[in-house]
Amino acid sequence: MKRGFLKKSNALDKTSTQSSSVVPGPRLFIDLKAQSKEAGGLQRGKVDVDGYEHVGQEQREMDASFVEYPEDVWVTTTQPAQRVDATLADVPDGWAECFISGAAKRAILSVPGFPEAIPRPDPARPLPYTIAESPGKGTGMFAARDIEWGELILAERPMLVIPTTFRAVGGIICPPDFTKDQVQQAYMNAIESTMETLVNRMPMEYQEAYKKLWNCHENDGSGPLFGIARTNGFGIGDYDEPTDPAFPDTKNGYSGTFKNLSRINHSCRPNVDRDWDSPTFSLQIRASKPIKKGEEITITYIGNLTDPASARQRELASYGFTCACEACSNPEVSDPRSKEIKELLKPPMLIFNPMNMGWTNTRTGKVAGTSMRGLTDNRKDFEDWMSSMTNDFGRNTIESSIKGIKLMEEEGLDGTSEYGEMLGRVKGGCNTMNMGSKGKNFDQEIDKLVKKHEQYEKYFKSARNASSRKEQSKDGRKEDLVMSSLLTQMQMMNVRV
Ligand SMILES: C[S@@+](CC[C@H](N)C(=O)[O-])C[C@H]1O[C@@H](n2cnc3c(N)ncnc32)[C@H](O)[C@@H]1O
Repeated sequence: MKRGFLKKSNALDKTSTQSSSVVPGPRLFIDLKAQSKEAGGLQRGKVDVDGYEHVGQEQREMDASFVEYPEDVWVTTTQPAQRVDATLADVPDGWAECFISGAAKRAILSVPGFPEAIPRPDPARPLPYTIAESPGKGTGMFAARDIEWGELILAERPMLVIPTTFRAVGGIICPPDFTKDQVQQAYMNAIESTMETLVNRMPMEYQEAYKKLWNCHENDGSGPLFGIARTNGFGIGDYDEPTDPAFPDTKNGYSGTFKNLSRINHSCRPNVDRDWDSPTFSLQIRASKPIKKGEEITITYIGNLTDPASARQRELASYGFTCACEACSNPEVSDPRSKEIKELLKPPMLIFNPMNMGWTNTRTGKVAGTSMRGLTDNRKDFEDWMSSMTNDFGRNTIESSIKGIKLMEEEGLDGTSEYGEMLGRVKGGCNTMNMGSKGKNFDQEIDKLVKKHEQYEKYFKSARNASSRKEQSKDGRKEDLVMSSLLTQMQMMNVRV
């Protein structure tokens, strides 16, 4: 298979430079979420844009290993880099055509071990998933056999990686009388031309698979290739760009489109969780609930699953379907329970309250332990007081987390990362109580949850990306942090310790 611009043993990258300072015209930025909603959602249709010019595009070919790019350079690159004659038969892990900043390419290539081989499900067992028709939803992914909690179902490299806030290459010069819709449409056309470059670089098998993916953006001005990326992209970690000061609320990350993973349909009560693994350059999904053979494998497309059904439906509108999951079908039962879970998910914190000289638990509003009023300078007095306070706070954290865990299980939210967080709080509560008086024995129910949390961490926090690295280093210091924050608060209050 020919991949035009490649030479020697390494791929050459096609580098596109753009600079808004030399290219006049509006900013190369389009807020896609707003575009879907503002311009009449998915039904806007294509807008006539006769008379705009797409200028300032300058392309250079670079070596695949080159990373010393100046700022403002966008790179069209194959990652991991492949030989000119590579085929998917030779490289079954596959590769991605990426449109990324020079900084993101540097970040990808600087990951230790990159590119590692992607992990595969246990070869001794049948493949855990199959792709088949899902009534009313198009195609979907299904369990081909029973799948255990935590089991790796699939790790897959994307076929395509593009920025979530897409920039067109070069500048767009629009006639002064262009409406906002026309300016947006001109951007969309320029983006589609970048998409064509990317898709044409893919091996034929990927090109065909890509073009067969679902497109729910056929009528909002997106070109066909960009519409597919908008429908099927999953956020991938580690390579986020700095926030543009002009758009402080917009996260500039990257999104990947996948041959198989992009077939997974949404549920507000999902049974898989996903994580990006940087050394293998793959997205991994694991069963976050036990899944029975034949059951549909579902993932969440949105963030706040404890929001009311109506809010979730609004978030999902840009995907062009109405969710009919159990929670969306029974909002009268699900919404109040979700609201209670949302409250319980707020992190418990102790804040000093000078009115009663006590530490107030921010979530319960209760004073934790006895108040400091009447404490003498006696060290023993202080230690007793400290022990009673940490015990109370720890116990309260454990009790409210167990309540949250039970509610999440009843509500079907036990397949989410928030469930893992709640399990972690039980462990955190035990640690806090142990700070008060060492070597406490906890009852079996608590021990079981602490063990479940350990399993959870092993299954769902094993991916190696920036956020899990941050979590891991934070975890080791969690106890110290609670203690030092208490001590700092006390010192600030002039308490002698
Ligand atoms: C990423 S694709 C998922 C795979 C897709 N069903 C297919 O046929 O390739 C997203 C699209 O799938 C459909 N979809 C996903 N979840 C759905 C659900 N819960 N109910 C109905 N349609 C759904 C919508 O059309 C959505 O735009």
